Amino acid sequence: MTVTRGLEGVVATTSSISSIIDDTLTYVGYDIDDLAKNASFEEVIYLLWHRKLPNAEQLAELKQQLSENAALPPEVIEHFNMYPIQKVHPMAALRSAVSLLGLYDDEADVMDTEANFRKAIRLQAKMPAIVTTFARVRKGLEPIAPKQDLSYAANFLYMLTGKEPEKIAIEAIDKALVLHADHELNASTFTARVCVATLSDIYSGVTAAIGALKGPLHGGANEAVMKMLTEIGTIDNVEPYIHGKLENKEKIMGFGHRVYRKGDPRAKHLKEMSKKLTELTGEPHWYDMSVKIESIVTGEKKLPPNVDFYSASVYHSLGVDHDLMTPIFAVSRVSGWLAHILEQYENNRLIRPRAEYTGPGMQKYIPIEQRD
Ligand SMILES: CC(=O)SCCNC(=O)CCNC(=O)[C@H](O)C(C)(C)COP(=O)(O)OP(=O)(O)OC[C@H]1O[C@@H](n2cnc3c(N)ncnc32)[C@H](O)[C@@H]1OP(=O)(O)O
Ligand SMILES: O=C([O-])CC(=O)C(=O)O
Repeated sequence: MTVTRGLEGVVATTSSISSIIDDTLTYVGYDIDDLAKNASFEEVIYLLWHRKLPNAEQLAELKQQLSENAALPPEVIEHFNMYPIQKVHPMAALRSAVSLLGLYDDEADVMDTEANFRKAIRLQAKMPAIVTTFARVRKGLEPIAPKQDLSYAANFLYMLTGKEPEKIAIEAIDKALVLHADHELNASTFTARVCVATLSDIYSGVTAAIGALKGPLHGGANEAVMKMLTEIGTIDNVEPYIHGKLENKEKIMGFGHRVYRKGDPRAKHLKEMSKKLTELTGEPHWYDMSVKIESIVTGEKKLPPNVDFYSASVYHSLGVDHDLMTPIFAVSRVSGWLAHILEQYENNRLIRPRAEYTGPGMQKYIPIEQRD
């Protein structure tokens, strides 16, 4: 047996959803740079699920379906009052709420393609309400119902703050959602595919994927980046802080990647947004500190920033609580998880690799009274 640690370089499936070739990321053959500049998040959802960009009518229909399904069932809203919400990480709450949503979906275990598409819409539509309801209830605020006439990104901000969001904030969230939507066979997407390859249901697949995204080596890195920036505090402290971490062989969050070597093509878009937004909020030091960290880590470790690095200062500038950064990633990435789940069902085979056993050889059972 040959063991490939972390499955590095192992090609585990075929997929027609997104690709990373020579450090270029495409969704269904469209360069991420092109999509980041031109596409809305709703167009990207359609692209990932149908492998083509929608025409005007198809886009209008998807937007309407997302709006109509955006509100949470009352039981799911009420459940936020049933646990110690202040102590809970929002990713744990999101994981539990998605699982709970499955209990109120009559089609949860209906396995035909049309039913699976209907569930995909319902789940995608409700993700912003889960995150924003949690965020408000833990502050003792009333949840805000979604508005039918707002885009997906605008509704997210509206339900979070209770105010009609500004154009610049809507554009920033929309672009962040486009940039995070899918990423080939990353850890959370692989988790979703492993789960549903047993022919388990969509809610189980997404619940499992949220659990995988939560970790700081994956989606949890954006929150960890903001924690690091806050700890550093001033531009003068960047050098001693980063050098201290590197000398202790600690990882610098938001840097490195399993697949990209020259750099993550999404990072430059978030860097540009970070510069603009931190200037607008009168807090350019977050951007300046980030740039200084980047120059040290790329210079000394040859590790470029990944998608999580500049997204931290972007979300902070938009007034997002730091522990809601990874949930926003999930609100976007669920579109990719759902595309992969639907693709897995279409051409399914159980995913079951092997492990090389390294434990003791054959042993004889020892009765309990004879054990040490
Ligand atoms: C959306 C996303 O999931 S993007 C990734 C988000 N995660 C992070 O930003 C966390 C920080 N980064 C990392 O931990 C890693 O780079 C990962 C998890 C992204 C990729 O991990 P892997 O491909 O398994 O690389 P691995 O962790 O084995 O690192 C290889 C070498 O580079 C070093 N390295 C990798 N990333 C970093 C980092 N961020 N800071 C310092 N050193 C690093 C490792 O210490 C290791 O060095 P060594 O060979 O001397 O032991
Ligand atoms: O692909 C990966 O390993 C992690 C990543 O960047 C993502 O999921 O967006």
